[in-house]
Amino acid sequence: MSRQFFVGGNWKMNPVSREEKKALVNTLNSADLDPATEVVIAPPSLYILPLKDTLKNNIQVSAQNCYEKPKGAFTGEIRRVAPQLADAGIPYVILGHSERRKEFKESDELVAGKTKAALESKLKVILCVGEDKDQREAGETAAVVNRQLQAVVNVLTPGDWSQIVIAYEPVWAIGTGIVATPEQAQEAHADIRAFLKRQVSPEVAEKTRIIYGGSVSANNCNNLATLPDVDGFLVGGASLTAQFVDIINSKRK
Ligand SMILES: O=C[C@H](O)COP(=O)(O)O
Repeated sequence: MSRQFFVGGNWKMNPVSREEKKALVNTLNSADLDPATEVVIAPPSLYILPLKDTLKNNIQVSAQNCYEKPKGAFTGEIRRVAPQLADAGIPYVILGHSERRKEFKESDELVAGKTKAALESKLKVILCVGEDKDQREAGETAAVVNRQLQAVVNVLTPGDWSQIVIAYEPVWAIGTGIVATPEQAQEAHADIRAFLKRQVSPEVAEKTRIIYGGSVSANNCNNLATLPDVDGFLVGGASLTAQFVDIINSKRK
């Protein structure tokens, strides 16, 4: 079966100025983008709504995080609470990014709870998983990724998985310029699909999109895009440049 190619641009805490944002939006709006690819931009929270209104070319927006509680006295979580995002027409949220897991001490269970809360609010989730350098060198890649996924499997129903895009992002590849080789990416993605087949269902394994993130650029995206279990990309640094257009079009026939 064919899974729709998906390319996300995670701007993280960039760009720093409104001028840079405007230039990026102009580049994306005027580009000739592959209509077969689903494109989502996750800007800093202040820009989500303005971008939702100004992006064209069927480009959607995503939050970079959301809190698991639906409402209440949680000062500082503005625009992150899942029902508020959904009510504002934001379709996606990124959860479990390694920067959240590491810098903000988010546990597998917290990520799973947020994922459930987001789905209950009708948000779709870009769920990030991945091992760090030491874990890869110790041969623990599959064990780490399976553990991260199992926490989510424990709280979701099989039907929930139609609203999830899994982003495999090896931490050692994020922002380092060291992209996974096609062999490493394919092996990890195939392992994730096998895990879903075992722990959820063959149908979910077949239908769930598994995208790759970590130093994706215009130079390496074409090779990765041809891999059977790579269904797209989650792009950080390169999504802040014009080469993001080439990455979106990497699957174009
Ligand atoms: O969410 C995106 C990833 O962290 C990848 O970032 P990067 O493309 O700058 O390596």
